[in-house]
Amino acid sequence: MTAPSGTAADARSVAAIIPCKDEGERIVATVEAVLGLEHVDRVVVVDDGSTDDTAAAAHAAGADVIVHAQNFGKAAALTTGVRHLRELESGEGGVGAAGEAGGAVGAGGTGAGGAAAGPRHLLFVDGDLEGSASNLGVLIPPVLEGRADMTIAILPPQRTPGGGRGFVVRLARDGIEDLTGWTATQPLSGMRCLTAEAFEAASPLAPGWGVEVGLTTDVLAAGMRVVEVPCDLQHRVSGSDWRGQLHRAEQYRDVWRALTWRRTRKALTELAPGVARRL
Ligand SMILES: O=c1ccn([C@@H]2O[C@H](COP(=O)(O)OP(=O)(O)O[C@H]3O[C@H](CO)[C@@H](O)[C@H](O)[C@H]3O)[C@@H](O)[C@H]2O)c(=O)[nH]1
Ligand SMILES: O=C(O)[C@H](O)COP(=O)(O)O
Repeated sequence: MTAPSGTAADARSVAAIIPCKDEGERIVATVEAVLGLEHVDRVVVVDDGSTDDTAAAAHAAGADVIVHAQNFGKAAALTTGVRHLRELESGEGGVGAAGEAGGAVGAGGTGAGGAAAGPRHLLFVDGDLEGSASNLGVLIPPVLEGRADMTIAILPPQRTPGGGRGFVVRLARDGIEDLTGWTATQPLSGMRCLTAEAFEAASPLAPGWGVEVGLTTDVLAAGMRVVEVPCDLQHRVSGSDWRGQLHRAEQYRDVWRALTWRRTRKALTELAPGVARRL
């Protein structure tokens, strides 16, 4: 989608969706930083079955909060967050996900656009960024100005070194390249700004930790533009202990599944387009 300046797309505002599992110690700082971003007029936190006070802390910090009664994984949390956002937008009387016409911006809007101008663009934010989330603003202008359908944050070296050996990152990067011809610098980076249309192109999202690979592949396959943007973010890195390695094994599994499904679908599209369209 290209949106030259002055079109309705420019008038849309942005909603941040923050999936969280046990981020009670970090979520207040993250929400406060995101609420301060220009163009962001809603912040939805999805508590994905936390066992701590994430939901209460996020609510106190000013976010709309929705809770999963049990843990469903990051992709499901993002899906719930976007669905909840669209419900909030339809309550604003503006254009919801279905794209109906007209209506005023409700209490949650800033008047800068919001639902009245169309479904909000989305800013996906991890809950553990804390104050560094205030640097996420650079992801937004390329999408608002129609230069990108999805931007992806490129993080600097982290203050605390992680314990990864690059296996998951390589699997993800090579798989995306194989499927689309595009080389991702940080294929697992979850901080992204995208249009409502780009989100739809990648829905249903690839489950669990496959979500980033699925988003990138599906948005590119739909002929949309993906742009990487350096962004000064710091997050809690996974260590080299057993917990960190288990986490990487789960990431590897989910990324592999997302890629395998997309390879199968692509092959089917080439062989039997009619069948593939129904998948
Ligand atoms: O079941 C879960 C697990 C995590 N999260 C949240 O998802 C976000 C990312 O999780 P995190 O534990 O920080 O993952 P990392 O391995 O550190 O994250 C890297 O790799 C992930 C993909 O594997 C990306 O989603 C992240 O953006 C990227 O920073 C955080 O807000 C979590 O609270 C959930 O919502 N549900
Ligand atoms: O720590 C990381 O960077 C991620 O968990 C990915 O792990 P990897 O370094 O093994 O690809």
